[in-house]
Amino acid sequence: MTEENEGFFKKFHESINNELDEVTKNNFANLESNSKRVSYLCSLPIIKKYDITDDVVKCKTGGEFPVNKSLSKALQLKDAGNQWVQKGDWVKALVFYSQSMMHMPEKETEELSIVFANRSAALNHLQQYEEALADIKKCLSLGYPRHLRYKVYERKARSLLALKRNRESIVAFQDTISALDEATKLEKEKRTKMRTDAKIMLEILNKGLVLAGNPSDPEPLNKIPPKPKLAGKHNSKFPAASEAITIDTDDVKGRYATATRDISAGEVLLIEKAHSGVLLAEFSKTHCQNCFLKCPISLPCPKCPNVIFCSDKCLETALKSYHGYECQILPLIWKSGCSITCQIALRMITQNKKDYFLSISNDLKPQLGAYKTEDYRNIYNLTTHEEKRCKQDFLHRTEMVVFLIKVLELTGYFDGKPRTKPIEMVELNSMAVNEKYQGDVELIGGYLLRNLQVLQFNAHEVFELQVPKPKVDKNIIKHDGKSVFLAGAVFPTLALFNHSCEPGVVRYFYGSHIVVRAVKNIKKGEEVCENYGPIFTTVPKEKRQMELKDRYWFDCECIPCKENWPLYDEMTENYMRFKCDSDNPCPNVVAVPYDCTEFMIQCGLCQQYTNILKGLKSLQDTEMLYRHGRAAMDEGKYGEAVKKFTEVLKLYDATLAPPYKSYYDCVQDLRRCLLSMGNYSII
Ligand SMILES: C[S@@+](CC[C@H](N)C(=O)[O-])C[C@H]1O[C@@H](n2cnc3c(N)ncnc32)[C@H](O)[C@@H]1O
Repeated sequence: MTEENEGFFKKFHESINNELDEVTKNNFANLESNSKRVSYLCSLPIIKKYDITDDVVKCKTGGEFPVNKSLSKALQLKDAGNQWVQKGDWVKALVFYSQSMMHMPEKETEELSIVFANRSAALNHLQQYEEALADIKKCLSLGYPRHLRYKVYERKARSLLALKRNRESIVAFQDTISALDEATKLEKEKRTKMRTDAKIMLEILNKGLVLAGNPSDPEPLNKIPPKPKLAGKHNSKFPAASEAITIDTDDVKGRYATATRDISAGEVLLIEKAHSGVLLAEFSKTHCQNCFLKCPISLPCPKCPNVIFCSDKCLETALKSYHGYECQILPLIWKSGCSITCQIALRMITQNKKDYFLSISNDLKPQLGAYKTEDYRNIYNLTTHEEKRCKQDFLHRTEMVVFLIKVLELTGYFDGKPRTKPIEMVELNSMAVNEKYQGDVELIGGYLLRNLQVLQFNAHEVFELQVPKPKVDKNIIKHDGKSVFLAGAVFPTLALFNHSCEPGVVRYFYGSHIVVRAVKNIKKGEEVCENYGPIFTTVPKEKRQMELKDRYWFDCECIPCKENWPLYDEMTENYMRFKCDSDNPCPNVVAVPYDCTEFMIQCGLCQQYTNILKGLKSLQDTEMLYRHGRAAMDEGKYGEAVKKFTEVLKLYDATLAPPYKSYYDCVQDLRRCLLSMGNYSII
């Protein structure tokens, strides 16, 4: 993932590096623990007196600091929403009402209730009835004015009717009639008409007459991809993985995943919720802060105007843990330009209470029993390559920690509860942390430094597919858009999978869960590898090896690297690569020219004969199956396409040995279909 971009954080690094003398650098280099490194740097006068107030003010990103909610802005946005209503553009109205909610101060409950009521009208028009009902519930709980309530009760009754929830609709129509008694500002004529209409509806409903209901089945605006399921049982030691996977260890490669049985292409091998994940700032107003799903019908944070949530559940989860602390400091973090890696390192801390870290501090070893995603000790024990790090590397990361520690102090984290008082600029006129938090600086600072090392090798990018709007008259959503980097996260079980330049799996996202599925058939006992970036079909060996060494600090010895497999464009199509299929097969490949007229071919290694007739026959079936798979894929029938491609790969594997073009064409198509099943948004 990317390192720091523009912002004052870079300047902080540069000026500290320039000012540190050699003696101090040597003293630092001799320190042997993460806690001591952080504590030492924090104690230096040049750090303590470092002032970032001017730099913060100069930074443009995120507007002014601190960013507070503003009633005038909220009302302005509400008015804009109302204007779109007048023009009949309910989608635009929805956008503006949602933005208005983000800026509405928490104490303005009545104003907020009005925006919820207005948004429920937009949702009703857009046939998003469940969501309209949710907004009506919110608006009533926030104290919507009594003289206006008849409006929302009537809307509620009609939404329920559209959902064919007639009994509840009867109650809502009755509430409408009662509320009309309080509609003091409504003209008498209109009041009478509404009352009569509601009574007619009640009569019809009480007679049990079935109304036509809503004829169309509207496409939901808040889209949730289908929930994936593991193939078979969970692995009892690694519950996020299927029982088809186990984790083995090797002196050179460390831990890695292996197949405990034959795995078929397409199988779901792992579903894991992020231990900690951070949404990029640029998506904070379009995607849920907690689960990363795009949410046009959003809920605002009650305290800050910077983030949105897709549901009450996500909102509560975030507020009770990390967002309670991060609410005020997000603009500062974004302005700082610190990398997403830094932000995840911080989130790993803010999502748990200080007491939790105190309680595990005496026992950080990997735990016996199930390997739980939420257990910080599993994160702590991921690869850091600490022993290979140079002093400059430690210094650079410790400087990042110094900033994060200062930020944590501002949040109230060290006091055990989020601070309520607004952060003042004057608090940034030095990096010094109050002496009373010395113990916290050592403990939490040590973890932060560890987190940064872990994240260098174990973080994943979370992405969504942005797919083009379907053409008018076509309801096929074709998932052939581009992948967009949304968030960074760490998945502790997936982090145990090693790399291959010919990976066996593909990964996609279901909210903040990662889903890992096989893209080829994998034999029992074979390693199950993911891919860290370079793939052998497109990147030359030297470049792959250089990239992997540089980024992940290992020498790749996967089969394509060891056997120097050709790039896709260089694969020859003059030969078919038959597996040796004699009575006693050897691992050799029997290369057979396409125009060969013989059926019994002698293996160059074991000298036995392979009858290629059976193989050739089954390969004939692959052509038709593959064509059907492509047709299904083109029509957006991804489930069907996956089945066809999986059958093709089975037939290929029974006869031929990769690498050859048609195999990777099929793997690539299967990959595209599987990717289409994850997070997506229509643009
Ligand atoms: C995400 S971790 C994978 C799990 C790791 N092996 C462990 O024990 O925690 C990445 C690190 O694993 C090692 N690794 C990954 N793929 C490898 C490979 N193909 N060969 C050797 N080492 C590999 C490298 O040390 C790399 O920095």
